[in-house]
Amino acid sequence: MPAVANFDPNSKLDLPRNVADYPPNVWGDFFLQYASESMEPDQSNAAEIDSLKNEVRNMLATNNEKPFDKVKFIDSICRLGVGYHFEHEIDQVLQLIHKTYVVNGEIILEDNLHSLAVLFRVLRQRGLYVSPDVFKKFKDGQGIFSKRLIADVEGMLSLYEASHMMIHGEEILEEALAFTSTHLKSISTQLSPFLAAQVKHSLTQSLRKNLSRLEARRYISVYEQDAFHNVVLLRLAKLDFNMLQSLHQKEFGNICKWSKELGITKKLPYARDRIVECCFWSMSVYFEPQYSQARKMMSKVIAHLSFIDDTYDSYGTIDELELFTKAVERWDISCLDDLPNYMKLLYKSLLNVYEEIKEETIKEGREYTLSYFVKDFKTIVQAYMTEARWLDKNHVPTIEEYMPISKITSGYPVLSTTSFVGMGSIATEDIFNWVTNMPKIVNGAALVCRLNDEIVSNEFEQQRGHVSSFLECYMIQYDTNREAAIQECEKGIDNAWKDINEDCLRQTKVPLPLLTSVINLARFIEVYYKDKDHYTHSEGLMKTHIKALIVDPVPV
Ligand SMILES: CC(C)=CCC/C(C)=C/COP(=O)(O)OP(=O)(O)O
Repeated sequence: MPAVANFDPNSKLDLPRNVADYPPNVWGDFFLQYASESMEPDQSNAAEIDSLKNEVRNMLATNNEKPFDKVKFIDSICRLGVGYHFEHEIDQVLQLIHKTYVVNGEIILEDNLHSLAVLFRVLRQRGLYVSPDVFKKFKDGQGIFSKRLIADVEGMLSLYEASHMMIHGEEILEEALAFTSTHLKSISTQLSPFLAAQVKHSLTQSLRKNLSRLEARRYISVYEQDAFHNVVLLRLAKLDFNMLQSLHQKEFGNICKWSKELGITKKLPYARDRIVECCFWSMSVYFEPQYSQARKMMSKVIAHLSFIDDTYDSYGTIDELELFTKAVERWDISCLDDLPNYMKLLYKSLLNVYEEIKEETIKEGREYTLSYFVKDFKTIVQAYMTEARWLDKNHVPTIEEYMPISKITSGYPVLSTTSFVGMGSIATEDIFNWVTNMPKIVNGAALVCRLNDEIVSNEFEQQRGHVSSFLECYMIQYDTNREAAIQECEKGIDNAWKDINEDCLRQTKVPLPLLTSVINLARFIEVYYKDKDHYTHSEGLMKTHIKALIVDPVPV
């Protein structure tokens, strides 16, 4: 975009700038209509929601159901997006089922493949270990999954979803995934349109890797078509979805208003203007009402990371970037004088966001979170600088040099930490120590982000000058082709998910909601960096999803 290349009055006209031709923002001022001082969600159905919640709670508490029915009911509650109302009750039921029917990891109940696979997945999703050996009985004399299973579409689909909970060394789940994927794909043309649509959806987006709001929006209509659906639960899911949507609309509106008043996207025209998508990113990390404030902070942090990423990747010259890096290392408003005009704006706005976060954490008596946030922020900016120096020197790093830096610049270590800042007292100082030392789950999320991003954005980025990607480094280092490098990326992503799953099962000290935030960061990538980079190219899938979750209510 040469038109903006020299907009900065401080810059010398002959400076070569590496500007990307990013598509424009697709929302304009649309969300401003929702901006509101009051953050009360729509209360028109509040009384009915409360009464429905009580009914569901009572259903969860009754003991006259078979364990499998209970687990399936819990699975429906969670897939419909209302599990967050019953965390305590769900935990109690699942702990009891695990204690009673799982001995030394082995499920001692008997049932069909569908029931066992749902039980396996639901328990593992809660961090409760169950051995995959329960699926051995579905193999034939030759030790492979029996061909008879192919006719059992429901069972195959459940086994497919269960297999995504795999950790390292679980051969049987690898086989289950390969078997179910192959056969579900091949029989899908023979199924009813309704079932074929379920199969197609699962094959593209497994439950483990899907965002829970998207699943809720979709599953509400699937569940409705199930002749045996629970009417109370379905009504609760619909009303609750719309009630939450009204809160999310206000949040999006307020952040868009903040962004417009700040005017930064107008003043940094080289950067992607994606404020709505930033709100959506943070809403994907946590959607519950109690995290409204956390979402606000997180959206602003993501927006700044996006501006900074574009500054390092695209507009900034190497000398300017060195100045900005030093300023971030010092984290002090007095550094403003050292920066060119356009960077002053960015730096000042970053420190303002920090001040806002500081005010909130002081209110909560959780100032200890701040130093961890700042440390991680400095680390990512230093890593952006390393990449900028590599590009400046035309240095192609080895994979061993590239990976530690590019995991940091994925943004996921600092965003994991940022997500915890707003999560209240469950995120103790011990937990901040843990999360900022690259535990397996954060390392896994960073790899999922980095490697998926490499596969989808490589060509677009290489059209302009961009630091060498994993694909190039790998091809050069191992003297191989693009396909082999992509395969290596895909292997890395599969392993990263095993690490994520493993860390969730082994955790004793980190509460599930915190782990879920990190998993949700990885899930966002699985949805929006799948076939292409939908954050940068936000007019297709991303826009459709934002519309479905934030704009259009569920018909009731
Ligand atoms: C997760 C974060 C930090 C979100 C902010 C937006 C952002 C930088 C997205 C990645 O862009 P990219 O595809 O250009 O990434 P990179 O430059 O690292 O390849």
